[in-house]
Amino acid sequence: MRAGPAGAARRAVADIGTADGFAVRLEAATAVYGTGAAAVTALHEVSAGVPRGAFTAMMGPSGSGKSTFLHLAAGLDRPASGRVLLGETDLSGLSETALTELRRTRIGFVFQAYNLIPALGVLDNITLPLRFARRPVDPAWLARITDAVGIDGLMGRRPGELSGGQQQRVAIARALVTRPDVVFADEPTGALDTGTGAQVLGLLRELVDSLGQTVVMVTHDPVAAAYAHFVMFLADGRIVDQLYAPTARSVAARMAGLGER
Ligand SMILES: Nc1ncnc2c1ncn2[C@@H]1O[C@H](COP(=O)(O)OP(=O)(O)OP(=O)(O)O)[C@@H](O)[C@H]1O
Repeated sequence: MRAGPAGAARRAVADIGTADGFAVRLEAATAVYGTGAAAVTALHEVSAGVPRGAFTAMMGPSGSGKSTFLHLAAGLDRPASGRVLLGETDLSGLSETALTELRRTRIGFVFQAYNLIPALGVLDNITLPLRFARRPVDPAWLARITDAVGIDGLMGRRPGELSGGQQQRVAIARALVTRPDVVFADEPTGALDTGTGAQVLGLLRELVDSLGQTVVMVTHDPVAAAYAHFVMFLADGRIVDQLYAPTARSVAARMAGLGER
């Protein structure tokens, strides 16, 4: 019998070092910014797997390496040493062109600032990744995701005619349109009020539970992390803790243990 997402997360983390159950793996990945005396090591030989079909939150104090982890896992940056694998694909072996293609087709992004194109309507914003990837629109999938994110009635509008929460729903639909292996969300509710943020977080969780989508979210907020199945904690460029079935209280307690209140 297939394990549910939380079960998948538990099994997957126990299996770190094997491909089974992971959407993305970092193997002894080190990330360095700058060179010489100014070099900053942002990740120190990090080995970690992102469980497939689960919602993972990355937490840690400011400067702990959360964004760097996301950038490596999403193929936006390359590690100074070590490997990053998306499924069975070793990203270090790819040319820049192949990496760009992989990001277009196998990865979805959701940003704090939505990053929609103001001059394009909602439908064109959502389908833009397909145009970049020169792939056709699958009308059934498009209908399913626009229904799932609750923007059916907004397709004729432009981003400037939408609320922040609606814009983020459009951005989430855009992230899903290529049926990516993983959606990476960097502080997706950072620009939203608490109530709207809660709706967007509930939506991300629902997309994982109903579509089996793998989602990785970077956040500062224990309440946001509590929507995930699984939380990884970073401190000083290392994974120092993890938590299954988190609550805001249990996440805040772990963060306090890392020196953040
Ligand atoms: N472009 C850069 N050049 C130099 N150092 C950088 C650069 N980007 C990040 N760093 C450093 O790398 C370390 C990790 O940064 P990173 O942005 O990954 O942390 P973070 O946990 O996402 O932080 P925050 O929560 O504040 O966004 C920090 O010491 C940061 O100062």
